[in-house]
Amino acid sequence: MTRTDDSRYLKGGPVAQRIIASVREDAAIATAEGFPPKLVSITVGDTAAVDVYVRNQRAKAALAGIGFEERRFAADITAGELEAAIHGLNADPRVTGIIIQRPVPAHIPIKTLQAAVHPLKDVEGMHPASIGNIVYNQLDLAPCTAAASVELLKETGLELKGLEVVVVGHSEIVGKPIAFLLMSEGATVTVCHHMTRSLAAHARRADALFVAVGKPRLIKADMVKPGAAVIDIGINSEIGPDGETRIVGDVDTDSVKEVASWITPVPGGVGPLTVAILLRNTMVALNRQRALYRATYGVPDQIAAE
Ligand SMILES: NC(=O)C1=CN([C@@H]2O[C@H](COP(=O)(O)OP(=O)(O)OC[C@H]3O[C@@H](n4cnc5c(N)ncnc54)[C@H](OP(=O)(O)O)[C@@H]3O)[C@@H](O)[C@H]2O)C=CC1
Ligand SMILES: Nc1nc(=O)c2c([nH]1)NC[C@@H]1CN(c3ccc(C(=O)N[C@@H](CCC(=O)O)C(=O)O)cc3)C=[N+]21
Repeated sequence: MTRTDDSRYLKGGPVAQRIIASVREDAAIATAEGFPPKLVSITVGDTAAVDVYVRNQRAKAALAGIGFEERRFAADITAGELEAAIHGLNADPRVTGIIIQRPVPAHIPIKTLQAAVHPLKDVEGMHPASIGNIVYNQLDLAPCTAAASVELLKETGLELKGLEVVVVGHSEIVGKPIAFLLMSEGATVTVCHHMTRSLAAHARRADALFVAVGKPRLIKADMVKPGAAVIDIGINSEIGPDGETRIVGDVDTDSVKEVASWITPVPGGVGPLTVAILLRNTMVALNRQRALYRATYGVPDQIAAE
């Protein structure tokens, strides 16, 4: 193989920086026009991957000039109390975006919570009324991780039309939306999950392999087609040989990088781009709110931020 190790890595950082720079310009204009963007994150209980995500949301929102607030709730809160909190945020004109961090504790029905978020403030497109947009090829506000993963695949320059793609994991927030986005791009998509009979046989056929399961080193070199692009979405926290906690993906990167032509590192791959797309979605949502405001009142929009 003539490629250097480094060129095989599909890094999310540079793409994320470009997106954040553009969001920053949009946010500054909206703020000057009296419509400051503000994202509220809702966390229920404790999950390592959520902590990493929220930490980076806070940092990058500050860079982009987007207001950010984290609301943390104890794991034993009731679904009713959470719904009430979400309704409060829906009614607050200063809050322009809401994200509910997943997972939530088992006693809370996630779909009920997602349905409680006003669709205009739904920055992940996870409201049941919004998620259907990607089925209709309306892709301007898609679940952030799915959008980030597909955007990184595009960085390879591979022709997506007719591309043989395998997605491992079929969660509502990652695997399923990836499959819909790729179908919109003309790829041939196979979706695998825990009942798939031979994961390896499917994975080995893929020109592009997306992995979103939550199991470190699930994908080994012998499951990957030589020359494939491997998009590793897993964010797993484990103790490294030095005794320090570290983040690893779902792919055995050291062995797979010898077989694949492209591989996303963890950290430094899909994660940073997910955060950038969340901020971009926050601006898409804000602009939809402004459009509605204009259509309703027929005057330049102005919101009282005091
Ligand atoms: N980088 C980023 O921006 C993000 C990273 N993540 C990370 O991605 C990973 C997945 O997240 P998420 O989709 O929310 O997780 P979920 O737990 O909701 O989904 C995991 C999926 O993996 C499937 N699965 C479980 N075991 C296997 C197996 N042995 N073989 C094949 N499929 C299997 C499950 O199938 P079934 O339902 O049939 O059991 C399920 O569809 C996690 O590590 C998470 O932290 C998540 C969001 C964003
Ligand atoms: N409703 C919802 N939507 C999500 O998209 C969602 C979620 N819930 N729950 C948790 C998972 C996990 N997730 C991450 C996103 C970015 C990084 C990230 O920024 N990662 C950096 C980490 C760098 C560092 O260590 O600080 C990287 O991979 O380089 C991590 C994790 C989104 N998730």
